[in-house]
Amino acid sequence: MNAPTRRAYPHSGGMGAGLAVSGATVTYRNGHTALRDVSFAIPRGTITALVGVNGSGKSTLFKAVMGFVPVSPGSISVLGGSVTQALKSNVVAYVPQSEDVDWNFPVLVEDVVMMGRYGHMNLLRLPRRQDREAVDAALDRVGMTAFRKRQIGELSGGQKKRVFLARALAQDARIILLDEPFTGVDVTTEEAIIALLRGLRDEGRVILVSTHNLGSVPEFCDRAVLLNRTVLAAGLTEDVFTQANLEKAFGGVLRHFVFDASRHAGAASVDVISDDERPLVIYADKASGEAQHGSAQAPAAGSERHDGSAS
Ligand SMILES: Nc1ncnc2c1ncn2[C@@H]1O[C@H](COP(=O)(O)OP(=O)(O)OP(=O)(O)O)[C@@H](O)[C@H]1O
Repeated sequence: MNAPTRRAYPHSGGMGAGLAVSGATVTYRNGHTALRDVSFAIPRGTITALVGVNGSGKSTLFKAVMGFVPVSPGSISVLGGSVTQALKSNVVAYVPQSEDVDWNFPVLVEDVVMMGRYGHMNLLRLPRRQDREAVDAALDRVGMTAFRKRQIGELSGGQKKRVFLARALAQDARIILLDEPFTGVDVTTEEAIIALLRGLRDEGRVILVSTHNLGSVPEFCDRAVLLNRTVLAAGLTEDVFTQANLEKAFGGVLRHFVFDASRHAGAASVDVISDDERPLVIYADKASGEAQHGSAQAPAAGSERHDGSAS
């Protein structure tokens, strides 16, 4: 695959400088403060989950990172530089929620992906050879080459997500924000997207994913940020994804079941915590007593006797 050429980002900071949000407050024009005093930092080469109830401010945070809404007071640093510099250098890409896209808009798959190149083109937006190569490479990487001449609205939900991911790849973004990438996609597509994200992470990019699929988070996210207008917890997934933190983030919305796993080799008890269709499973290791995370595919879920305790 030919890597697309890009301008060097002038404010690359140290190797670890990814995304740093410091005391960020966002107030909309109608006076509603959607985020207050939000602080967290994520290094390059990581996948981070952004988790919180509906209305907790996840999309607002994405908008702030993209420079679409102002932060005041507080600041956001992207690869060691400002949001404005990041905007100019095209280093941030956004993969939208499906509901936010007008699928009736008549545009071909390859045109959507070419939009990722706009920031690299001059005002006339005439694609050059490197732009076409970047689009080809991006479509190839997400396995959508065969669909390039299709109208975007004709694709399945999972295919549409892959096209928008290809747009981010064509842009060669260093920071990729994904809004609910797994909603309405089947498990096979979800796994394909996760494999792709892992590859992008290993290239040193910063991946920030908002998701309600709690069970998937420990599977593929190195870090997590729990949000409810402000940061409730942030850090390594295993430190953040504790029952206490998740209950703080979701309150009564979260369904929590405790299974008696005494017949399950190696596990002392199994907690299933669910916000969505893909529950999080926490099972304690019998020998060490340490909590282990898994998804709904973990062996214990559903196969053990439910002791009836739910919180
Ligand atoms: N343009 C806007 N003007 C005023 N308030 C807004 C605007 N956009 C969002 N809000 C409000 O800000 C809060 C946070 O919304 P946001 O969309 O960031 O939440 P979210 O966590 O992404 O939610 P969801 O999980 O439902 O996508 C909500 O109370 C919402 O009503």
